[in-house]
Amino acid sequence: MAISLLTTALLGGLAIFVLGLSRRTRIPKGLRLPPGPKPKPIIGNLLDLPKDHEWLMHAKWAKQYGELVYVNVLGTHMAWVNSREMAHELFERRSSNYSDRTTTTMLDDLLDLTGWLAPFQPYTIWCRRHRKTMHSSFHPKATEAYHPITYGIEVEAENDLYLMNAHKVLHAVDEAATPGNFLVDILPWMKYIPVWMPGAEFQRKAVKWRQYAADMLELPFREAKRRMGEGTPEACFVLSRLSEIGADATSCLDDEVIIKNTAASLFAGGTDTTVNTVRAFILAMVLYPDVQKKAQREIDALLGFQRLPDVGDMDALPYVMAVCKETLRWHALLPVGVAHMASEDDIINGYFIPKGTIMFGNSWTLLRDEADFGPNTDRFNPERYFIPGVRDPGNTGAFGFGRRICVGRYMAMKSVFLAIASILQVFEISKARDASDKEIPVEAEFTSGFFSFATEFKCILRPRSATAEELIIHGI
Ligand code: HEM
Repeated sequence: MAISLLTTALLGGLAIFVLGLSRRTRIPKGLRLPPGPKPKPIIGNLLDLPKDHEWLMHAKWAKQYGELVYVNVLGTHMAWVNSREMAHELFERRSSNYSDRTTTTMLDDLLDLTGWLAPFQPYTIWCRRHRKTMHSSFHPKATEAYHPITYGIEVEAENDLYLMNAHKVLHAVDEAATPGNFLVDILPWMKYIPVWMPGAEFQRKAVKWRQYAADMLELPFREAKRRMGEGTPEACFVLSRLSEIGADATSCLDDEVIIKNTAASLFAGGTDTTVNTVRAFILAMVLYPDVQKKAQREIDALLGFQRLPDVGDMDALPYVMAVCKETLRWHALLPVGVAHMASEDDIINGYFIPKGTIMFGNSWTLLRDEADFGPNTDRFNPERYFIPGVRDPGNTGAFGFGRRICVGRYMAMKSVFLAIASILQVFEISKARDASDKEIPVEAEFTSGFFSFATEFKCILRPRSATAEELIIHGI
């Protein structure tokens, strides 16, 4: 009975939805939509969307159709921006029109994330106030003076409650933000289906995930404030921002809410991104042992095993910096970034971009462009950064684009450098061996979805010497 109710509801909704689709987008005379795979009636390009390894299909489309590719999925306009020049034109020069975000029923109505989680906020004054607050602690000068930490709470070596919870939220976001994962995003009325209804698994997931998100937003902030109240806070983002509004007679009531939201956004934005960048680096070192040796020679010459590297060593370790850049470039952690959205109709090179088009900056493809990064961009090759004119991946899509570019990028580069340089200094990374002492082969494989990180692989991290071992024990 209950299932048939759900089925009837689904079919009814689908019929209304299909009727809605039959209203076609009005394209102004003399213009056309950008090129792309041929759509089918009603469903459009639904079946053309890749199910996995999306970046390969997006790169193929870029080759076939050019710098702007358009698809229509069940009435939703989507476009992929495939060249640096086009990305600059749309996301930078026309940023007033391309800084908004699209949302899904899952992210917005069911998980309640888009009001506070910065990467998903629509581009309103509320969002700009959040970006301003984050920028004040994460711009290059601020990260020079101190290394901003969010809550000033020491992370537990194992099973850290806050980190584990943030990880769960990011996992939920990964699933919820991947287009096509939930039918409720296509048929929004399904959000009214009750949680207990058989078949309403998405509702049960949403209840669980909303709780994780609420815990991530509230718990560490409450703890940081408690420490402030007790007079034992560590210098951190929350402390400095709260002290600032405390001393400012013109501060508004919702300033504290913005600090809470931005702290959680920074925490969410900074955890899995940095960890998975380091994971890709370890994979690269297993596959490219010569790069590892060369980087270690550079660190040995500067530091030996005297002390662990710090950010002051970045300029003196150009090859290690090149390894960091190459890690960002080799496989973009967010292959099409976080989608932007066109706020109004627009025209570019005779193509019509309808209001509401979801705009993907195709970072993965941009970061493989041989015109910008030299030959053999499939290879992990830090030497390319010593060729004059080769670009910095950080300014070419690895951290996104325009007014929504990653707020934590300067801090991220420092954290990635510290992790990579320290690991290289003290560990030898190599392939693992099986019972008969044969090397276990490793492939460069990456997960599909919103975040794309190295899939599980086996390797060995061995201290490079007894002194290295000492440094590891006393360095952490
Ligand atoms: C290697 C590590 C990182 C990578 C690859 C990365 C990448 C990105 C990308 C691609 C975006 C979307 C930009 C766009 O919409 O065009 C983004 C947004 C964002 N990142 Fe990062 N990120 C990293 C580290 C961090 C860190 C360490 C923080 C915080 C300390 C952070 C905080 C944020 C925030 C708050 C946003 C949302 C900005 C907005 O929507 O206005 N990220 N990041």
